[in-house]
Amino acid sequence: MLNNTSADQQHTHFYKYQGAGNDFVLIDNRSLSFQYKDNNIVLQLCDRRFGIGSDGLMLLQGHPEYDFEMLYFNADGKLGSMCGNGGRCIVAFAKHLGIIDSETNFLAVDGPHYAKVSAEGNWVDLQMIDVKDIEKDGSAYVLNTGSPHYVNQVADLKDMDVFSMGKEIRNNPTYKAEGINVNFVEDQGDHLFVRTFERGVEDETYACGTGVTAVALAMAKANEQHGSLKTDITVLGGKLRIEFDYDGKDFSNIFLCGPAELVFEGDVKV
Ligand SMILES: N[C@@H](CCC[C@H](N)C(=O)O)C(=O)O
Repeated sequence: MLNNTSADQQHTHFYKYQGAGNDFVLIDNRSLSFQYKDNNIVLQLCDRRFGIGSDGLMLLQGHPEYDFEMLYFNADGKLGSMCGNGGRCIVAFAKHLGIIDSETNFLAVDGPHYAKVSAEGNWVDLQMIDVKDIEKDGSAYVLNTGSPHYVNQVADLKDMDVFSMGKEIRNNPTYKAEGINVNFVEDQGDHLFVRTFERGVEDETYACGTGVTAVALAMAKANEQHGSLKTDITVLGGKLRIEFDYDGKDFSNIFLCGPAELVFEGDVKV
């Protein structure tokens, strides 16, 4: 039972998913029985010591024109912008619930998304929004892939203090009010190694889907690679792949591909 003294507490069934170590609590809310009153309940459910523990929480809601709607909350309990790994996990969840089979069109905060899911249900290719604008902040790239990202190329990433450096950039006067996700990338030849400090979690996470997408696009621009591109990315929690088209100006047909696994399920009184 969570620390909630209200008399109308009820059992809520939840599912815990992870995508390359970016982990989420998911609730099938087609019945609208989970009422979001304030950020406190989500904050408690995501708490790693006093709750289930996760980087975020998603509600799968019904929608008249799409297979379902994704409502995403960061671990701080606030409604978030797009979450790429969350998007992949909710697609696996929709297949688990029998709402979809091998393909889907669903609605998220940044608009409609198409996705393909493997027959086993544990690998999802999620189409992300097209990206036009990439700005520079000093040597870093700044872009929005559904969520805002700062991309910084570094050396010796394995030994970097990502928490302290990410926190400092996220809270500098340029970004403090809106916040930003801070990605550090090291080119390893045949793949990129990426670590991310996430806004809304206010900590380093094991993976960030919109983050690795931003990194792949920024590196293509930096290295002037054009055409149909594929970028393999290693993160702390596993491997992801970004596929996209780049004509030297705009990025389109962007897919975030990777694992999405059910870890456990249970009931919680909220
Ligand atoms: N983990 C995410 C990003 C979630 C949103 C982010 N924390 C923000 O507030 O911008 C992903 O996989 O994309």
